[in-house]
Amino acid sequence: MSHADDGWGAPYDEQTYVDAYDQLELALLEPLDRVLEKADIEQFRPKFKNQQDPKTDKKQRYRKKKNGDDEWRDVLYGFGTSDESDFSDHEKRKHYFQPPLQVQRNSFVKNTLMQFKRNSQVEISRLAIMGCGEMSLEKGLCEYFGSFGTINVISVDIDPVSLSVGQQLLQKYLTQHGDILSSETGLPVLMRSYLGDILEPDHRFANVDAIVSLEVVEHIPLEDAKKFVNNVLGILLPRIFIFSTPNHEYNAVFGMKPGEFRHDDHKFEMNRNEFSCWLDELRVSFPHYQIEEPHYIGMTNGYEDLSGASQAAVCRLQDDLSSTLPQDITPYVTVGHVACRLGSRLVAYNLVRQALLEWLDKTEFHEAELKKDGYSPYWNFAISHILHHLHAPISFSATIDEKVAIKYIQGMTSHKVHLNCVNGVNGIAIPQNQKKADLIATIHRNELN
Ligand SMILES: C[S@@+](CC[C@H](N)C(=O)[O-])C[C@H]1O[C@@H](n2cnc3c(N)ncnc32)[C@H](O)[C@@H]1O
Ligand SMILES: [Mg+2]
Repeated sequence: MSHADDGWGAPYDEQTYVDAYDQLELALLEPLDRVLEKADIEQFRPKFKNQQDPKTDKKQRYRKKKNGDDEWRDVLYGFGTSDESDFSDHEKRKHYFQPPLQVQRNSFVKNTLMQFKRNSQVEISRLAIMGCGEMSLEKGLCEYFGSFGTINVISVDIDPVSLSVGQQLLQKYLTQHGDILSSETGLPVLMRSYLGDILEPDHRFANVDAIVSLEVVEHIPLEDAKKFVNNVLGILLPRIFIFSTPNHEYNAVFGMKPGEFRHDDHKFEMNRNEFSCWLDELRVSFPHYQIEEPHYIGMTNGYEDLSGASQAAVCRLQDDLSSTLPQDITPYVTVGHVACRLGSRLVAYNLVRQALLEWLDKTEFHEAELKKDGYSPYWNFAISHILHHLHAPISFSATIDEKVAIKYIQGMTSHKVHLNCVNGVNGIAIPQNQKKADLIATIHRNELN
């Protein structure tokens, strides 16, 4: 495997890619511990106070359709979703935040991980998301997995309904963005989800490169929230841990009374000083972590003195410590897995190119086989004969569509070869006057890097 020096995604060779693809297919065949009851993603789930059913809130619905915010976000971030579940109540008042707060939090994580990868020069190959909810962060990070060097994403939540919704939204996102993702550089990523209580450490979440937990701790009683963070920093030992929680002081911006929590489900909310003191405590208890000053996310004009709507901690492991959590401690159950197929397009293109060159080398063009039903004589070959020369496991080659392969061939031969489908058989036409050596030279000249 070759590595790019700047850390912006490694240009993987075909073999590395197809091997990874093969392993991924095997992993996807593993049975799940439990299959979740499929939640209705159309159904509104009022988890928190102040949430109004958008089906009955015409003004809100209008804003949702018309708000340029959504489109702007989709273009800029490729978040491509206007799923209700991406916004909890205060964030629905999204005119406060541009882009929406959840998008800003996801971006904060993306930037922090990108910087961490660049500075440490080590790939974030395993990423864990704890209290993943409806998997907004997973969707938001997909297109950067190649830059991070990620190959495994594991997510856990205690709520089966959120997980089921998250799985469906993630699958929808991966399908809708399949084209873009397949053009990104990177290895395919296995994304697994688990049902479990994050208060219990699970060996599969130990020694990962990064753990992220956004807006989760405040949903657990403070004592337990501290236990969770202590477990991460003392037992799971990720190389980087990022967690966030609301800045209670910021509730004033939403017109809330002092002491009133942002969500009904919150067990506590911290003001800036309290959060900062918690980080001080953590620095004392876990000296092997370097813990930055709090980061604030989500600013609103006119409220700069309140810093930001969310406060986040970034903790980096300083020593070369490894978790000693025994392998058989696996309380979480697997409930889903899905693949983010990064990089498949370039690999497919290169495999088709190799197959075409090999086929050209082995194939004789006989005068007797010339077709003479057009303007000028030509040879017709079924694409399947060429794809027979693909050097890739069936799991990968099966994903290469014949018509797409012909498009690639037209491109790499500077359109000296034409599409020719006869009686439903996808094929190519090579004009008689087209010299084989010239064709091979053109393919070499057009090599994509
Ligand atoms: C406000 S949501 C945040 C979801 C997600 N992190 C995000 O940023 O969109 C909080 C999530 O934490 C989950 N949660 C709360 N307590 C948990 C626990 N003990 N173990 C696992 N997940 C928990 C909830 O089910 C919920 O999905
Ligand atoms: Mg919350």
